[in-house]
Amino acid sequence: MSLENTNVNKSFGGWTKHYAHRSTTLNCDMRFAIHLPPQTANGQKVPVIYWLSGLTCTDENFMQKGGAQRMAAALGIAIVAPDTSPRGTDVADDDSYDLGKGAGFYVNATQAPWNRHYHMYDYVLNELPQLIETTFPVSDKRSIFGHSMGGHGALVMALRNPERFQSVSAFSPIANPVDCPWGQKALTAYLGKDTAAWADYDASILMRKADVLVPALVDQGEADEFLEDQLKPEALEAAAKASGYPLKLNRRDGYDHSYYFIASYIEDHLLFHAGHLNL
Ligand SMILES: N[C@@H](CCC(=O)N[C@@H](CS)C(=O)NCC(=O)O)C(=O)O
Repeated sequence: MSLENTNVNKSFGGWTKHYAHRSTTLNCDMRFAIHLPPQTANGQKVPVIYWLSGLTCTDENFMQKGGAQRMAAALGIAIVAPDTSPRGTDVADDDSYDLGKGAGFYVNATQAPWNRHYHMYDYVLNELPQLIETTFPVSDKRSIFGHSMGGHGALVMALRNPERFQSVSAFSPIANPVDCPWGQKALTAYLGKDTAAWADYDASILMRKADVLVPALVDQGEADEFLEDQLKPEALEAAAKASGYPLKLNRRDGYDHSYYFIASYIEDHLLFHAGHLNL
């Protein structure tokens, strides 16, 4: 399948578009969304922020509920939102919501049956930006952000590839996946029981030893139902303190894990990234 435009909605003078394409990295057909701000109408190249969604999400949740389009227009930024896992009838899955489809965890799986398709790390880092930058009016200036499982993915991508991203931010990230039930379940399935292989996908471990520092912003709701068991922002704070990492972590009174929280602070995150994308 070549790149196919499946939907377009005009929004705040720009366009939120959905595409389907064949991914060679994931070995299946995939979908992604891109929001192009009005500045791109005459071919002007704008920087891109990649948004990684959380468990159970597709390429649609963020564009419909994140509330990013108004500020994207004001700043002249494109936003790309991939799906959260490989898809299709021949792709391995699990009955639970936190493993398999909708739960790719942004890793390169090494264990059967997952290793046939679950290479979301390489897809987001390499194949997708290459496709975006050769197809749309965007520059090669990139930042990355995400929510929950996607906040974990965004932090890991930036910490491991600091030369590729100007800035990173996250809402309610799974900050220490080696030490929480969601992370332990997924990493065991995708990478195997040897926990040494997990460290490359743990933002708190990576931040503790980081030497090239991508500016990082995290927002965490204090009324988040997953805060204590799954998210562990205190591990990320401790890591930042140990390595002197430029992390700003805000705790927001009364906010939960939902897109109502994300939409409340999305403009802060876009302004943060714009500052580092030289806008
Ligand atoms: N217990 C929830 C966990 C899933 C969840 O909270 N997903 C978050 C990301 S971790 C989300 O963004 N859901 C989709 C949405 O709110 O649009 C479920 O069973 O669906």
